Amino acid sequence: TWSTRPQRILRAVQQSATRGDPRSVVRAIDQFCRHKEWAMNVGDEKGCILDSVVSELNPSTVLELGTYCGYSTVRIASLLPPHAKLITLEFNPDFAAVARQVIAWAGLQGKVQLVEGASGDWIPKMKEQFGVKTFDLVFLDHWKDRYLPDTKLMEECGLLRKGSILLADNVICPGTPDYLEYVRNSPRYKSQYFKSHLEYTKAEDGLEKSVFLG
Ligand SMILES: O=C(NCCCCc1cc2ccncc2s1)c1cc(-c2ccc(F)cc2)cc(O)c1O
Ligand SMILES: [Mg+2]
Repeated sequence: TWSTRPQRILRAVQQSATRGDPRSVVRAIDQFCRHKEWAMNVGDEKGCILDSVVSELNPSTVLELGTYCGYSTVRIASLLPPHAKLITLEFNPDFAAVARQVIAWAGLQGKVQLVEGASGDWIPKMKEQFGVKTFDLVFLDHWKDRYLPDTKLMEECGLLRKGSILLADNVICPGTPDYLEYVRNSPRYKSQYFKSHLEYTKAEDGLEKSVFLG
């Protein structure tokens, strides 16, 4: 059977990256997606912005919405302090199967809980299922029309605290206009745009960092 793009990404990791070395996993995926096949990882340029937000915040609890092949999962998890936890949600079982193996190749499976399913179903169950009180950081990188409803859902479920950070990918391309309007105009958020480019291209894109004010 023909392989899928996520399976080809996994093969590139297994052939080019060193087991237990997250940076070599990130590099292998970037090389493959820049020179062989484009794929919707956050990429190296926006990835550096993601790294700086994570490093500055030093979060204990992180939620990632949209795992895909685990590229940003590996970037985030490799920067977390020893007892910190990253929960990542993926809707597509084929993506999830590849991501588990990419995360394991990086040696980060102990820090990451990959959950298969839809954000709208899982967000209300976070507290009871995973003993989460609030998230220090949420990385939004899933369906672009779910960013706003899921942010409101996280507010309603009490998953955000004063100082929680939302970091959203793709706010320009493909774009999340309703989400941007909300976090930029709501008195409950302090928002900041980090201009960058769509992964592996010259098209504009960026990350929106929004602090929940409580
Ligand atoms: O769709 C994108 N990403 C979401 C995939 C949807 C996977 C989901 C995960 C999940 C978990 C929980 N509940 C529900 C869901 S749905 C995406 C698309 C582009 C792009 C940009 C220009 C193009 F020409 C073509 C694609 C770039 C990106 O960086 C992306 O992130
Ligand atoms: Mg994205």
